Amino acid sequence: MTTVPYAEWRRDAANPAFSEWLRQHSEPDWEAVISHPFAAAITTGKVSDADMRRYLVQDYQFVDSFTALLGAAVASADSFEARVPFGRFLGQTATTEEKTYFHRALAALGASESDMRSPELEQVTIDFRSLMDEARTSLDYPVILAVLCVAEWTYLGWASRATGPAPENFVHREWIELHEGPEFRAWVDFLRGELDRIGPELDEREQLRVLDFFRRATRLELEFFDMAMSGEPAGQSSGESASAS
Ligand SMILES: Cc1ncc(CO)c(N)n1
Repeated sequence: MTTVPYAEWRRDAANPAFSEWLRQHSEPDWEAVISHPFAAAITTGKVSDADMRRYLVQDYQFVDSFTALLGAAVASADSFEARVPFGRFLGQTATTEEKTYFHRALAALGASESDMRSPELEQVTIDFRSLMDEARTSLDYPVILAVLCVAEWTYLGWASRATGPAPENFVHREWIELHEGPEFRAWVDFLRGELDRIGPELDEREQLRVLDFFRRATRLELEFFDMAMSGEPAGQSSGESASAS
């Protein structure tokens, strides 16, 4: 969509929240991420082991940079109240639950030690890590928030669209559970609330800079799911999940 400055957009917006301005200006990619066929296939347990392994091997590298970005949020937030939730999420989820999930899931999928430690990076993984590094080294709180918020809000988006019975395979089921439910929703609400608190106070140039990071992150989320369903790893067929995109 063409960019309408926030101050102008908010005048006739039903919900004038800054995070809503960012999200609407990231369409149609936003909707394409949360309704992506790869994400939908996770919710129904239909991703092949080969595809899930390729996705999680790359995502483990994503999560490394994401965790570093959470540290930058602790460092750059403007108050003690704001630092605490990042620190809590960093300690509880990112470095415990999620880490053990990756170890168990990648082992179950037959990933090797080098798949975990030093895999060959897909282009989108390189691009996403460099966007996160750019946000992290800026130590610019609104920019850091924008990238974190896209990652978490889009994942809440697809995971909360799961309707049928939970997949039996823990690799699918726990990946959904990590990205939905009351606690994860509260975390996303916090991230959005921070953008809503800080965004309107920025000048127009800064608001557009935040939007630029938000859009680039949304585009990379889309490319990440596309990558996950596009590959044909050596000797394996990705079967029904192949797509023309
Ligand atoms: C690519 C990607 N985006 C978002 C999340 C959620 O943290 C994730 N694990 N991976």
